[in-house]
Amino acid sequence: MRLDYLSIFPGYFDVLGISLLGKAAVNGLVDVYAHDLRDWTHDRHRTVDDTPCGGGAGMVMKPDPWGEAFDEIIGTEPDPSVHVVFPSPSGEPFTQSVAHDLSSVERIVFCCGRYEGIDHRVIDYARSMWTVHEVSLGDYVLNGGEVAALAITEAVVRLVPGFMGNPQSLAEESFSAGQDGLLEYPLFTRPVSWRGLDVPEVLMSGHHGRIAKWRRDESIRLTRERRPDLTDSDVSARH
Ligand SMILES: CN1CCCC[C@@H]1Cn1ccc2ccc(-c3n[nH]c(N)c3C#N)cc21
Repeated sequence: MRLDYLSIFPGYFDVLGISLLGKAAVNGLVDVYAHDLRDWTHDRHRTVDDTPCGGGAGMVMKPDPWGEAFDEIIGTEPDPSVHVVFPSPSGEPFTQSVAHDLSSVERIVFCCGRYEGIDHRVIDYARSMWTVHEVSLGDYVLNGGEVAALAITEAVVRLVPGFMGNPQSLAEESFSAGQDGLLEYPLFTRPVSWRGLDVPEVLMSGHHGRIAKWRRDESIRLTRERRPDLTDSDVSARH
């Protein structure tokens, strides 16, 4: 998998050389390339923004640098196998399902906007050439797309076959398929007693059936308390 990042702050992506992602890069599972959008400007100030047409506050990212960067980094021929991700507060929700879909893609280009956002023609042009995903991390406002691109990267790459040491751990996570859209149950490890707080006895019983039931019940309880939006009528009936 090749990952490209276009940003006026490419240093954000230095972190991708650390921890598991660094290991994936070493193992050849993932190739990471960060690009400074200003490298495709031609004025002394390396300008990437301008005032919004129609007025309004703030500045908008000019289309020209993006187009020239696309030409050099991706190419000038349409190729639907290239997936271009635009993090945006007005994007579709980024979910585990989207992460799963992207984990089987060979090439992803992240376009990280700043200011008020990117001239919309950049997104329209990208849609005419590649497979585009305009996605939002959640209902809060960030200052740009870089942090979202990092979060999306981690969510996607950890699903790439061969990346995680124990793929079984993926199967048991919240939001993964087969968990019925339930939140993960509470986790415990040794010591059994810590500052007057004990591990639930059932988890020390060695009775796998009871442990499985306790965990399911806890997942249902937590999901109903914290994320009623995740429990549809069928799921509630089944629980
Ligand atoms: C603050 N400033 C004026 C208001 C509109 C946003 C803008 C900043 N900004 C520019 C590019 C850009 C991309 C993503 C996001 C973003 N915010 N929240 C999310 N869940 C995001 C995603 N994914 C914010 C961005």
